Amino acid sequence: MKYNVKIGIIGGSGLDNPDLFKDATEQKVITPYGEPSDLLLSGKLNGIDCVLLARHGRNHSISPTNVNYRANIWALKHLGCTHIIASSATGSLKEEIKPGDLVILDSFIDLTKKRELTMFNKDDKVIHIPVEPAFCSTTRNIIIETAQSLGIHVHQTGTAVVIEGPRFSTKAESNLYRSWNADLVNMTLAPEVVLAKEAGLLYATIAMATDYDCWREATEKVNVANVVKVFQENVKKITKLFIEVVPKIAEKNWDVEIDELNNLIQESVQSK
Ligand SMILES: CSC[C@H]1O[C@H](OP(=O)(O)O)[C@H](O)[C@@H]1O
Ligand SMILES: Nc1ncnc2[nH]cnc12
Repeated sequence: MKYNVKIGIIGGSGLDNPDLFKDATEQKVITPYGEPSDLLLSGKLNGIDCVLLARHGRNHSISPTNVNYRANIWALKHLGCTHIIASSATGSLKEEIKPGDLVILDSFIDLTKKRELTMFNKDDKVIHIPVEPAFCSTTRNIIIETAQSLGIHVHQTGTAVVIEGPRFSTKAESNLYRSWNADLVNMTLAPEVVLAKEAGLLYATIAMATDYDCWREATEKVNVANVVKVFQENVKKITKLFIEVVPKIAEKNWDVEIDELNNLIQESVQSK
């Protein structure tokens, strides 16, 4: 049985312009926060309504700091999305998370410095949203089960440190994140995951480790070329996972999860 879901797909580095839909329609969406990163592409993926948005624009012209995360999330909500599944290229902070591996993130540490952190500072509402669990556990479980059924190895949990960028980290920084027992480092997860929650969207990220950042002596240090190369070598795997996860999500009735999220948002508003 198919329920009324629409899935927003935010394509990160390496998945900026994937040819996922057969008959796609492009739409420009203007939001109260300005313009999203690009036109939004609506179409069916494996029979399910989806909307695709390139996080950095389809030509990868927007830096992590300048991504209009609020406009992106607002636009996906406006087009009727119930879920977002995002991709992210990330640096591995652990030996056992190898370049090319996929990680279904379950937490993050936000070290960003220059970003709009809430959807709610446009009017007179103040909202303090509890973010834990940061990602939708049910969506994450479906992604994990789907990966297992396809024989795709995924790490079932992972904490990502989110840095401001656009520069990569120093060895001292990388080792500091390792000492925190973090698994991955990227530049875009925050505030995207939090804004999705504020917008009432069920959000999960499939992260791909593309490099060992710069802490591992025996390995080439991270640079754009090796990130792109490793992502392209593994792009079929992550694309396959997206294609197969989408109908699995549509098999479930999400009324309970959506109601819970909407209640959480209502309860989190301080000023009325
Ligand atoms: C191209 S290397 C750095 C860049 O890659 C990741 O992007 P995304 O999360 O959108 O896949 C990382 O966060 C940086 O923005
Ligand atoms: N090492 C790294 N640091 C930050 N963002 C990344 N994206 C891919 N690899 C990364």
